[in-house]
Amino acid sequence: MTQLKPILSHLDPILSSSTAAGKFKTSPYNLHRFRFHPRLTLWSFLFLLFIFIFFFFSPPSASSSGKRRSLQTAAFSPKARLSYNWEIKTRNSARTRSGSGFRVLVTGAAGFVGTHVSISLKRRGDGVVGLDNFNSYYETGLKKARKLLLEREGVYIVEGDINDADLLSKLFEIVQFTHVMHLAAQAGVRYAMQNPGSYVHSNVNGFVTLLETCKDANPQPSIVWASSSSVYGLNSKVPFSEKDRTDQPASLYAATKKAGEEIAHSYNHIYGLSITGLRFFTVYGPWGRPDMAYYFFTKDILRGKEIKIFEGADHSTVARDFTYIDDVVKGCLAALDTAKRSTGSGGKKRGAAQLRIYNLGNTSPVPVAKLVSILEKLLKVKAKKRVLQMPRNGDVLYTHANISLASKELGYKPKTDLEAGLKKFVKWYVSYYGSKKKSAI
Ligand SMILES: O=C(O)[C@H]1O[C@H](OP(=O)(O)OP(=O)(O)OC[C@H]2O[C@@H](n3ccc(=O)[nH]c3=O)[C@H](O)[C@@H]2O)[C@H](O)[C@@H](O)[C@H]1O
Repeated sequence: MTQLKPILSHLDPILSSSTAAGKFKTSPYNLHRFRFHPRLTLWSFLFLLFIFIFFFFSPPSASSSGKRRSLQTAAFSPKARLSYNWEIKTRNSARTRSGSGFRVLVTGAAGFVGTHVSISLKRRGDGVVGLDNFNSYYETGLKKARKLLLEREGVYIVEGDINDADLLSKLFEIVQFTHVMHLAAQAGVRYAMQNPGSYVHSNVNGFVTLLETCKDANPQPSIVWASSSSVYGLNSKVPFSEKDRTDQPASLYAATKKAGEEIAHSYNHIYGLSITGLRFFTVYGPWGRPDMAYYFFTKDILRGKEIKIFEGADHSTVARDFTYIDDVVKGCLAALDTAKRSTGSGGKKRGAAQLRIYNLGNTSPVPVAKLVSILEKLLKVKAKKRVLQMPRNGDVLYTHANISLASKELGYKPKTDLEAGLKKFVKWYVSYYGSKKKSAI
């Protein structure tokens, strides 16, 4: 239905003129005039026929090509909700401030990390085009609010899915992207038990569809994408190093991210795509994800609702290497800046290409119980806590990043401790929900 919007808006003047014609016909005065002027009726008919033939059979002129192509793309891209002049907006959004700037396609741009990365890229002068399907995994209102934020910064988001191969190739036709920052994914560890198909759809199928487009592009872009700390799974050697084993995923989410890393390897090997995977460690901060513990704990503490705090066997601590969004964004930009060019073009490899993986963590794990006590202090509300043994839901007990590789090669240096980061989050949360009386999730 929504894809018809551009078509209907295109036809609006015609629809309104036919309404006028309707009025004209029903007027006794005009009926009278028609009856007594058959030649006028004939000429009117021929005139309308001429207009019809002119519009439907003439080649697109320079000024109308944007509109005509929009109609075509709307037809070949049934999953995309494309606005009337989306191609023009896409082109403008991809414009760089200087000749040396990147043109970056950010998938998942209305997501948490996607929003922050897009804004940072745009502010430093790069061209940024967002792509997001605005799915309802969590409140779409938050995604729309992020979209507004991005629009104010000059970043346009195309509303479509990474599984839509036609839309992707159309985007590469409109803009010669130098880089792809691939952040669109089905996130969340525990939700994988409820909706396993969505993980395969986005994290495996969607990734392959995107890589297919990238390998066919000429020039091929360099790709940076979001893997996850969850690939370390049941690995018990800490801190987690990129050299450690990642063949024991504890959740389907982790398994699909690990699959992504292997898929990246094969596209790099066969087609010469330059690919960098970033293993994010429990990223948090303003404009974050409502499905994450720090976010819904805040909501529940404020509402006086009980929160569940997981612990391991024999009351062992469950802890995370919580990483603040601004630090992760710096890591993402550094990965883009140091990415070498892909070597292939049009689906053919011309030489070996770069393939990298980095941990982006904070290197200081914090127990979940401590996270809760920080929130209590910041919110000035005592939480209703229930401590229970971690259910078998895909969660792991502990994460801790070794970041020496990222620090050496990307200059990555996280600066924000959990208390400072949560302070910024809580400030944002209260201003976002407090003033607007919205509810999370
Ligand atoms: O680094 C990653 O790769 C992943 O990070 C994030 O996963 P997690 O580290 O599991 O974060 P999150 O759900 O906030 O749970 C935090 C802690 O709270 C505990 N937890 C959770 C829920 C609850 O009710 N009680 C509880 O104690 C829970 O046991 C855990 O110890 C992303 O969601 C994921 O998409 C992925 O990016």
